[in-house]
Amino acid sequence: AAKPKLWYFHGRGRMESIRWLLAAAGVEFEEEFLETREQYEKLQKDGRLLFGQVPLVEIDGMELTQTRAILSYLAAKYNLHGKDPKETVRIDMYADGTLDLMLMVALAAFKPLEEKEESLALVVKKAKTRYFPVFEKILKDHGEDFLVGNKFSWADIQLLEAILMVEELDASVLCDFPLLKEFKTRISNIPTIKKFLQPGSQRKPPPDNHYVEVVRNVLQL
Ligand SMILES: CCCCC[C@H]1O[C@@H](O)C[C@@H]1SC[C@H](NC(=O)CC[C@H](N)C(=O)O)C(=O)NCC(=O)O
Repeated sequence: AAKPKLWYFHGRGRMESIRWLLAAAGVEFEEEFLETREQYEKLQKDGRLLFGQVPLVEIDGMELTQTRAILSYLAAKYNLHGKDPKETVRIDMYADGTLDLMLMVALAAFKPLEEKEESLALVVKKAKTRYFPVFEKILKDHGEDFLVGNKFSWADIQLLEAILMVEELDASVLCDFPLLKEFKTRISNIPTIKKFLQPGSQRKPPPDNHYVEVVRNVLQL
């Protein structure tokens, strides 16, 4: 079967969680990087962007947009969603929480410098006071290796991605969360994830000024 093809900028943004899920599932994928306004306008003209937006993922003969919809489809397809609706809704809740946190980081890149620093400090504060305490408690109460049903799921992948992203902002952020520290080590050592964390993988670096300029230019923000 043809490999999934991802259409997005050469950066994290909203596509990074999709890259993580595919990589964790051991699925090879291709990428088309948007560098020019013309590329974006062609995708629009060709009717490939449902609401005129990227991420776009070509998979199974479909052209998928809307990040959450794509992630849900991939989680179900690669057996990384729950075994029943009650497990699936927990996975969705946990994943949505990490997506909210990570989107704050993605959007901060587009703010003026002083606002950006303030936004990123708020991300660390929210991680420490709102998000990480919740996941620490889940791991404590659940008493298992994974967040849901003691089976590796999409929620575990999202949480690891979010932990690493916040640690890039504050390396000591897990100092009060011993179970999250163990979780990070455990999930990082899953072979497919371990490979994705090695240099040379399709994992993207934190947003830099070049990325922001390209996105602004392509989207005419
Ligand atoms: C000021 C913030 C700019 C953010 C720009 C992009 O970088 C990412 O971090 C977020 C976005 S991604 C690019 C943006 N896509 C979305 O907003 C998708 C939203 C959708 N709900 C999803 O989840 O996929 C885009 O195509 N916009 C064109 C435009 O709506 O006309």
